[in-house]
Amino acid sequence: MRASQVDFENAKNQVKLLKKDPGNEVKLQLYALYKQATEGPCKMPKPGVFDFVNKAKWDAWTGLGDLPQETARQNYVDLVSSLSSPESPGQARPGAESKQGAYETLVVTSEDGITKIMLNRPAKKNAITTKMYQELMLALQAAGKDDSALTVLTGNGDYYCSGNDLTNFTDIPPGGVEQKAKDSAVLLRDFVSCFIDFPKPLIAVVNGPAVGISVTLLGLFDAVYASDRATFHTPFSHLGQSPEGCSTYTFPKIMGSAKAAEVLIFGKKLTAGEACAQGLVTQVFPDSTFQKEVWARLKAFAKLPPNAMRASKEVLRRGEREQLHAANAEECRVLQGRWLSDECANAVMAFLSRRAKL
Ligand SMILES: CCCCCCCCCCC/C=C/C(=O)SCCNC(=O)CCNC(=O)[C@H](O)C(C)(C)COP(=O)(O)OP(=O)(O)OC[C@H]1O[C@@H](n2cnc3c(N)ncnc32)[C@H](O)[C@@H]1OP(=O)(O)O
Repeated sequence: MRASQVDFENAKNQVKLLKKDPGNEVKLQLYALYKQATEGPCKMPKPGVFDFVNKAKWDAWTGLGDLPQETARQNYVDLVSSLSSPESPGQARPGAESKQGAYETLVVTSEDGITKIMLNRPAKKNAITTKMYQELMLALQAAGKDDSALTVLTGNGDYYCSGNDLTNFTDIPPGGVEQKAKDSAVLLRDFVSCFIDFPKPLIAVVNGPAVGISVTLLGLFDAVYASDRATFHTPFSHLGQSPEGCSTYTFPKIMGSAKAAEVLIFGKKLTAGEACAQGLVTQVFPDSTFQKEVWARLKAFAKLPPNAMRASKEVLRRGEREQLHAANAEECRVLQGRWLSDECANAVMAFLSRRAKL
């Protein structure tokens, strides 16, 4: 999964040959990844507010933060590969199969027996929109059935994921906020169920900070590899909300009830080292060698007999699946009420009006 300079040059040429215009958002991501790969983090002065085009480019590039140049090069190659249409198979990087170029919020690629699902809203720290929840469910369903031995979830840019996109709260349907809360609880329950029922080894490659639901879900993964730049933050009480992702079941089991309470009730942010010591993370790697070391390891895992790995996962998880579904249902029921509370409305408004951050 490591792109060479040749892959990068090929991808650069492929972009010029794309038959379909990928749209402005994708073009900005291509621009940002290209600049990051070739020049490193953005050091340009911020353009003026009326310089719309350069401001959009600057936002996209700075949104990648300190993403290592090698990772930016890989993400650029993956993104171009995902854009290559089936009518032009010659454009795809040899060996890398783009599963679904149609995703708006994800880049999904399969190579070396590994399907990689990459959250792809780096300028928004990979916050999960309603569209992204839906696309993730589709991508997981497809990955569960494809030929790959392993499935990996990771993030593009300097964040793994900043959790639920808080603008999800602003899109209120004609049925009002109660209807929105009800629909969101159904969406969330279905979303988390995809992780509970995922049939093959699922690995999180946590490339940077993780917030909210992207942290709680980690208890449902089979391995969690983290950069030493990653942090793990679940500020549910700060947001007037309550935990999800089956964390009310998995976290006490993983780290004990006292540590789980500190994280899930009081929102204690864990460093990668602390998360590893508490059992939420499998292993931490220095950021400078993170991608290289993790992908080498995953490639080796992917050569193991896939049916044996699936069978082992099934035996490990079968006994608790019922409890996990029950925890998921109860968490969604409680959250539905929380979303209608003043505490939640005030916290979301404070973020959206730029008065508060975590
Ligand atoms: C009525 C019911 C509706 C319910 C719908 C819910 C559906 C399912 C819910 C599932 C439950 C999940 C819960 C959670 O995940 S809780 C955690 C939510 N996440 C947060 O609270 C994080 C908020 N973000 C931040 O605090 C900061 O952005 C952060 C610390 C992550 C990064 O700070 P930094 O200074 O480095 O970067 P910026 O803030 O400038 O971020 C860059 C741009 O990205 C936007 N952004 C980042 N995170 C989010 C987010 N979670 N939601 C929306 N937007 C986000 C940020 O606003 C910047 O955008 P602009 O460049 O446009 O300003």
